[in-house]
Amino acid sequence: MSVGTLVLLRHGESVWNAENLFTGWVDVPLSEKGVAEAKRGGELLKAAGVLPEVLHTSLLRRAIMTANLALDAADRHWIPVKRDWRLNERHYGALQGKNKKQTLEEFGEEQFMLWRRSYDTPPPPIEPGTEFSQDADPRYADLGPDLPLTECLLDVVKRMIPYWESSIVPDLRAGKTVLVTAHGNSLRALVKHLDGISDDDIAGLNIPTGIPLRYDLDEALQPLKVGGTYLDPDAAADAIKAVANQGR
Ligand SMILES: O=C(O)[C@@H](CO)OP(=O)(O)O
Repeated sequence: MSVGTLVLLRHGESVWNAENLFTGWVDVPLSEKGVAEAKRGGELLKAAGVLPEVLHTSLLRRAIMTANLALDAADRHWIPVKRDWRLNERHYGALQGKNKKQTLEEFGEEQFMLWRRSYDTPPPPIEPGTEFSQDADPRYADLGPDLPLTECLLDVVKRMIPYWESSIVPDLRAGKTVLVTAHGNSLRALVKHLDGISDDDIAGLNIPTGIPLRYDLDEALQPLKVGGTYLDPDAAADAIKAVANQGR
């Protein structure tokens, strides 16, 4: 049985991306630039003839809005949608709301990169009841003890892969073109899994905002091309460098 096409789309630039703030689970909107990126992402899908038949998104508005705008631009606004917290951005713990440049200056390059890109070192946990915590957020009311107070990328892999297996894989196995609209670090976790990237090498992988990344998968759900294909490779290369240099 053939499997379908997977398209990964990181949300367009958010207002906190623009201000260089650690975001995580804080539910900030798209910036004007992010809105334009999302629409262009949809135009790229349409031009390439990659037409999603089902959408999976996180519970955060920057991913939801990106999907709406992109699908509208591709005339696919009507497809079925599944949303799940397991596609949310990595919870950034006590760093949520903090400026990346100031954090780099305060804690130094090594600690900054450990928090930002190491595989298994989470930032300090967020204190429940504080401005940028999610403990009172009704959308996570059913999570109970699963509600994270901080996460490293390994934690994201552990909570995201069960959703991949239970919800996304069946859509692919049904031969569908599947759009997953999510976040820098939740998509890094998925790409790590798909491409078999090592725990060390994943530190060097960054995902740009708003540019669809297409994966064609074989029957074992292995990518036919490692790393997939960005629908605008030149723009992706520039944007990847910019994400890597955040904080500087
Ligand atoms: O702030 C965040 O939540 C993420 C994504 O924007 O940042 P980083 O790329 O530094 O992990």
